[in-house]
Amino acid sequence: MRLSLGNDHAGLGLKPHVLRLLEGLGHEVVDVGTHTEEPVDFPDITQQVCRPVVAGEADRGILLCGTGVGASIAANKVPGIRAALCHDSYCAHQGVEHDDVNVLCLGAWIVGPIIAEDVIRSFLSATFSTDPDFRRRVEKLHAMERAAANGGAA
Ligand SMILES: O=C(CO)[C@H](O)[C@H](O)[C@H](O)COP(=O)(O)O
Repeated sequence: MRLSLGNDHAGLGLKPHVLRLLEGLGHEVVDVGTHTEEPVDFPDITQQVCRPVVAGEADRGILLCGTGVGASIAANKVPGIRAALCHDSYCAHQGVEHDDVNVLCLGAWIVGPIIAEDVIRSFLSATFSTDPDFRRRVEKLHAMERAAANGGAA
């Protein structure tokens, strides 16, 4: 899978573990940074992670910040992104299966490398269900985005 990976300063410590896992699993990873402890704003990193996902240059994205909260808020403002903050493997795979989540957010202050690995493995091994109920609901999310872009409600 082609993956876009990014973190703010608060997520930096978890990244080596995540990178090792992803590369060990054979994924193609583009690490957009940040690469130092110099504070950066999570909305900026989020946009860099999401851009290739929306453009079809990456299949999915992974974002690491302190809690995962800010990154998930920011990512869900990018049209075409369905981001989820998951700190358990059930939500990570169910989010993809039911809701076609394409960006996973993790909080490096909240979970350590072992839980992060478990969550990431679940996220990456899941695929969007063909069940028409789930497809219809995600299509409604797309409709909400289109309506917002046109300045109206869904
Ligand atoms: O957790 C976060 C947002 O939900 C992010 O990691 C923020 O960058 C976090 O707020 C960082 O805080 P800091 O005091 O700038 O390290």
